[in-house]
Amino acid sequence: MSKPVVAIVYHSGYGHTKVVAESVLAGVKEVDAVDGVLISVDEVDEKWEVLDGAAAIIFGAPIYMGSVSAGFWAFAEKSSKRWMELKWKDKLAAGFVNSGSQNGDKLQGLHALFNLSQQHGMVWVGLGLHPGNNSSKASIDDLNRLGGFGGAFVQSNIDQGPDVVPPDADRRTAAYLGHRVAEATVRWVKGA
Ligand SMILES: Cc1cc2nc3c(=O)[nH]c(=O)nc-3n(C[C@H](O)[C@H](O)[C@H](O)COP(=O)(O)O)c2cc1C
Repeated sequence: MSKPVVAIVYHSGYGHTKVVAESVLAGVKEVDAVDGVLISVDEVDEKWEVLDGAAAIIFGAPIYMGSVSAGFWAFAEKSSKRWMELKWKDKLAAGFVNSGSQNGDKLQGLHALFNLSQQHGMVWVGLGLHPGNNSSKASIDDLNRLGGFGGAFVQSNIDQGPDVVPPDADRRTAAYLGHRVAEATVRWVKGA
């Protein structure tokens, strides 16, 4: 029997969010019982069937002008064809966002991803971690250093390329989200 698929669909104008998506995929791949698939919104027209067949979809976007990028939102609007038939109902969903600023209105972007999932009738999986970097003994190298709850928050300095940023702590946080969604998928599919 084929394994349940965890798909990661993302937009990245300049490569930083692509690196994050790859980290999420690495976390998904730590769980043998699922298959992970990475889909850029640029290739989604050839990949709708993969998304329709997936047990979970993780949405990822950079923050442009205070919310998710137009590139990601074009995909969200195209997904309305799926909404017509509630084709994605009861799939698991999760999200990650990446911005230049430490805050960068990431929560605004994550809420957009959450709302998209709820329009589709999906079941949202949060990050499941305490915040890091929030005490005198903590460090910017902590997992979840930006203290997200609903998904993975990532920050990439705007003057550095994706070979350097986002930092390792954020890549590990993204991988944690991928691993968590993969484990949740195994439980979700088994319970069906
Ligand atoms: C058009 C544009 C708008 C942006 N707006 C914001 C913003 O509102 N807040 C923020 O923190 N960063 C903003 N940024 C920075 C990006 O979020 C950051 O550079 C991110 O790493 C880009 O990801 P990407 O390389 O995957 O496109 C903006 C970047 C661009 C290109």
